[in-house]
Amino acid sequence: MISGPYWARPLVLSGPSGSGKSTLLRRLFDDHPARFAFSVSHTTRAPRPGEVNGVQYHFVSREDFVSLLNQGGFVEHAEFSGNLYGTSKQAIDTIVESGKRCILDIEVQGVRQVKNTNLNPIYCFIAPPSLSTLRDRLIGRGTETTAAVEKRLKTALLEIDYAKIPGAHDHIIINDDLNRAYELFQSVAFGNPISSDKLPLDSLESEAS
Ligand SMILES: Nc1ncnc2c1ncn2[C@@H]1O[C@H](COP(=O)(O)OP(=O)(O)OP(=O)(O)O)[C@@H](O)[C@H]1O
Repeated sequence: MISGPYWARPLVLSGPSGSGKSTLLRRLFDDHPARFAFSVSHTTRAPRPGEVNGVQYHFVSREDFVSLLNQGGFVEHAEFSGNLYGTSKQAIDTIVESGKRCILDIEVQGVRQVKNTNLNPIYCFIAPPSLSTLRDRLIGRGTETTAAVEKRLKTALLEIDYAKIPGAHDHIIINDDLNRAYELFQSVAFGNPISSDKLPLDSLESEAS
């Protein structure tokens, strides 16, 4: 299915840091550049050199951000390192109206917030095959210090705890073999049925203890 009511429902992608969300998304956007788009978030942080207002972010003052927040203009928002970030309803509507499917890549707090709105998206959780694999991938990516890797692994357990709640996500994909995970993810993105993977929750937890 590539149009109709399903297509107008945003796809909310979440999962532990390092589970492979960006990798899957990059491939989806490369394969289908005209079909999908990310919503442009708002932020109160200053633009970095080369960043363009309305492209990477909508750069706004804290005052304007809070005002939009108070009007109920955000489906989710969070504060990181003293700066506010959020996804506005308007940013999502702009994509839906363009005929592309809107994809949100957000963390678990954002997912909880979206659930309190009338956005009615499809929720897809990307899980690592095991915590040790997640650790190896985070280390292999070379972007984190050892302390940051351990912090992300702790957060991963909380995210997996949330994913355990029946109905928390519409689809669960375990990113073991990348090609297999991508085929499933692509099906979800186009609204084709998949049978969700079963989270190896018990083994993930016992690995942590
Ligand atoms: N199926 C896979 N097999 C092996 N390596 C993978 C697989 N999927 C992703 N990776 C690698 O794991 C690392 C983490 O993936 P990625 O950066 O896509 O995660 P992420 O979920 O987007 O993380 P973050 O939330 O921190 O942005 C990358 O180095 C990526 O190349």
